[in-house]
Amino acid sequence: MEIGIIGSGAIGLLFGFHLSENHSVRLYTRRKEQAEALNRDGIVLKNLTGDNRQRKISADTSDNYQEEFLIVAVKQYQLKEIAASLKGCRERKKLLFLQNGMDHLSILKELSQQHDCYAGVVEHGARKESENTVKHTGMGKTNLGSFGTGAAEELALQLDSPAFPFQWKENCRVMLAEKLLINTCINPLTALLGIKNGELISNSQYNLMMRSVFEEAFAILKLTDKEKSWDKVQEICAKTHHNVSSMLADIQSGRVTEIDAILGYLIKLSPFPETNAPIIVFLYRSIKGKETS
Ligand SMILES: NC(=O)C1=CN([C@@H]2O[C@H](COP(=O)(O)OP(=O)(O)OC[C@H]3O[C@@H](n4cnc5c(N)ncnc54)[C@H](OP(=O)(O)O)[C@@H]3O)[C@@H](O)[C@H]2O)C=CC1
Ligand SMILES: CC(C)(CO)C(=O)C(=O)O
Repeated sequence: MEIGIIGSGAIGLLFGFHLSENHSVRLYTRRKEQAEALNRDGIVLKNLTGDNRQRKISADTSDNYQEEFLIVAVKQYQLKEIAASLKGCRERKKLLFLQNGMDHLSILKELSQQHDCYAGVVEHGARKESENTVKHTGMGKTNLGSFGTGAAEELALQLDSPAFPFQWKENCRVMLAEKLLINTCINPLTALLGIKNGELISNSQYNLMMRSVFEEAFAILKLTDKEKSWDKVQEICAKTHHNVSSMLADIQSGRVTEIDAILGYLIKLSPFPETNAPIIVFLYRSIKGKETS
């Protein structure tokens, strides 16, 4: 399959490396220097065992996306510009969006009138180390569902490989909401307290704080099986106990966070956030404040 990947950060490079094993992949970058580095040196993938692998790739700064299948791997707050270019495409495309959070669903809704839209939940961990180097910090799979009528099961099968698994999920909204619940519980608290994910379970006071956030978010998202969801949140904290969450990493590096995609979405969804979700509102303001201080 011919695949275009828009955005060559941690996730774009990780997907580019693995998918180019069985498919023809082009990376679309924002900056010319990055496209030049990728065309010259290929993608370097570092894995947890310390191995480095390099693969040739072609990269381009154009927004005239040629491929029928495009993976969108930019941050949620960078989507607007890309959505405008995608609206300008005359041919029908298959678009897979990999953003955390759920605030991008309004963009998917608009684009799905013109294209087949899919959403993915990435369980891998990845960190960009240079223009063409990515470190695979956590092995997982990518869950994929259709936002509309696209054939997600078929797409997941085409992309799936033993080294880089994809799994079809029938209910795209539930898939996204379950990941949103995890990011809601872990990311803002770790960023505010300056702690690694594991401390949210090893420190009993922080664990009680996380449970309070969980209660509010669970009620807003209207998910089923509360205790199973709580166990899942705790399991992710344990599995990623050494991780600096993406939100803490963003705050430490002075970058904008994805707080709007995560808590901002829940606040919009809640009819009376100040009274129904006061802790979520408090956390939202804390992270917004940290972003600007
Ligand atoms: N990293 C991870 O482990 C995980 C990430 N995710 C999700 O995946 C998404 C991407 O994350 P991640 O890869 O870490 O983010 P990065 O910030 O590393 O990458 C985003 C990339 O998009 C590029 N970009 C921005 N605007 C454009 C544009 N108009 N055209 C082309 N490229 C553009 C940026 O370019 P430039 O460098 O020039 O700014 C940057 O390289 C996020 O929503 C995140 O929540 C989900 C699970 C795990
Ligand atoms: C699951 C978790 C919390 C792992 O760190 C994550 O997705 C993130 O940091 O954004």
